[in-house]
Amino acid sequence: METPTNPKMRTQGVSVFYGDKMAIDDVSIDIPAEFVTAFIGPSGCGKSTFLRTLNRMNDTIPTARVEGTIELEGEDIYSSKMDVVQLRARVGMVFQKPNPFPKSIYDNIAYGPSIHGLAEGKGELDEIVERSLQRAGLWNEVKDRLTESGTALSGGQQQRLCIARAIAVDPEVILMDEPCSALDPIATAKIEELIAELTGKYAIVIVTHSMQQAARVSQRTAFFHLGTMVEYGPTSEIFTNPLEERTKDYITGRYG
Ligand SMILES: Nc1ncnc2c1ncn2[C@@H]1O[C@H](COP(=O)(O)OP(=O)(O)OP(=O)(O)O)[C@@H](O)[C@H]1O
Repeated sequence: METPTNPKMRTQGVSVFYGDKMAIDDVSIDIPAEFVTAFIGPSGCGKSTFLRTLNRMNDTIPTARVEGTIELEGEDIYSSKMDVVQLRARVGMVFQKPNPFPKSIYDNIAYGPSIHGLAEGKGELDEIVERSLQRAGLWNEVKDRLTESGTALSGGQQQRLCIARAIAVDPEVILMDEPCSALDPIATAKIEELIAELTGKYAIVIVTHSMQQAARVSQRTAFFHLGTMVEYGPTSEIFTNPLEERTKDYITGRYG
């Protein structure tokens, strides 16, 4: 397997437990800066659990415990010196169900840059809001209704708003946990186009149930099964020429 030219994140020997139950067993992976990495595998194999370790979202689950090391640009993200609020700005997250704040479209985007002190004044904040919405492919649809509630948008628009919100704080990595699972095919296609446009600008990691989606949007794929990462490599190779029998069985639809 070709090694990534520029690993943005690196995990070594990562295991995750919920109480006594092991959900992820000894996963080591380099997340390249320049690509989209897809995590695939049958339901319950631990994809979301592992994704959440990458910005310490598991910290919010009282029974969850993470072992091993996870680095962002060489910095240990589980170190006591790491500011978790900063970390989650650097490693943003988009969830399965769009979750805009019950605030205006403008405020949904402006909130993060404001609390992180990224804008000097209203003018600069306006620019960040416009740029983020442009990047998320939503500006033309919302530019005349920025004061309306984010929750009044369609599901697909809400999800693009959530992506714009992540972009607004200038992240290095964007984690997406099944971002299209609540969307219809047209909204899904728009999100996939957006992921293609964002490729290379941010390291993107996407958990998806859809192998077609993984094949369409990613350049690297990791296949998970029963808490282990069975295989990781260029997406084209995982789908056409997997090394492991278990990967072959999954991609040919024998289980999952
Ligand atoms: N908050 C939690 N508390 C206890 N166990 C959990 C918790 N979240 C997940 N698990 C367990 O950890 C294992 C992995 O779950 P996880 O949701 O990470 O898998 P997944 O591959 O993302 O599944 P799916 O594709 O169905 O979302 C499962 O056995 C699940 O029941």
